[in-house]
Amino acid sequence: MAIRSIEGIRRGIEEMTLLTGSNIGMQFGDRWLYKNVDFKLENGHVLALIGDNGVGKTTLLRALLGQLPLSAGQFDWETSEADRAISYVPQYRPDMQAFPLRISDFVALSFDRGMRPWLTATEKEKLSHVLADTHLTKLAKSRIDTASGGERQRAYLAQALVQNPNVLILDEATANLDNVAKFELMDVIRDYQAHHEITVIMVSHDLEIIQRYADDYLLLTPQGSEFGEIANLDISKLKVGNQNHA
Ligand SMILES: Nc1ncnc2c1ncn2[C@@H]1O[C@H](COP(=O)(O)OP(=O)(O)OP(=O)(O)O)[C@@H](O)[C@H]1O
Repeated sequence: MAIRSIEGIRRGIEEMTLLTGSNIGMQFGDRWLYKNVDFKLENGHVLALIGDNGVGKTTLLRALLGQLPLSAGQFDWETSEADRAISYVPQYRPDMQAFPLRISDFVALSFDRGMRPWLTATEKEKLSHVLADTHLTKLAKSRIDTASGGERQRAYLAQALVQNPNVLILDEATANLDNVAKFELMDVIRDYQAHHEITVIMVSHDLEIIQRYADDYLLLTPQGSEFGEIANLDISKLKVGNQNHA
């Protein structure tokens, strides 16, 4: 069991290690991306997954989501698969295809509605809360394809949040955003965490974002991995910087 953090006490979040990764290794052909990776994902924390381009961060996320088998080691979740809800926020790309949809309709796409075209009362209430949480209420009727990068990225975040996740994965979610937009996105997530029991895994190359928002880090390198509290991160080991995208 982890020591409950000050933040955790303040939020009243249950002290628990949600996921333990032990001796994780990933190999393609005879090339090992990494070996002997050990880490813990603490409930309610933000874990920064860091390392140089191509070291295997996305691959580790894919393994964690069950999309790729591990070559070595194992993941042990504290919760059963049925109790686990993982949502994903992709990287914003200026050239990303945007649909001619209102922001509220875009966010509502992520409800599991099957063929039902309308929203239930519960879904409408959830949508309204999440639009407020992501600062999109006033923009709800405007079109996503005319939204700014920051607004669009908050709409992707809103799509993830309406699914009531207990784990949120941010895959370079602040890359390509300007400073105002990237801090607004991260502040929205931090504020959301203050009221919801949600754990975050964040892949980022942005040192300022990592140091400001993460509790723990997992640094991947081909020579080995390092896991610890963010306060103990030796930034001289990183090639990351305060850039929007590496
Ligand atoms: N299915 C696969 N078969 C073979 N090689 C793969 C496969 N999937 C990923 N790789 C290789 O694994 C390496 C790590 O890729 P990955 O996308 O995980 O890196 P990353 O750390 O997320 O990089 P970036 O920071 O640039 O996004 C790359 O060299 C990639 O080509």
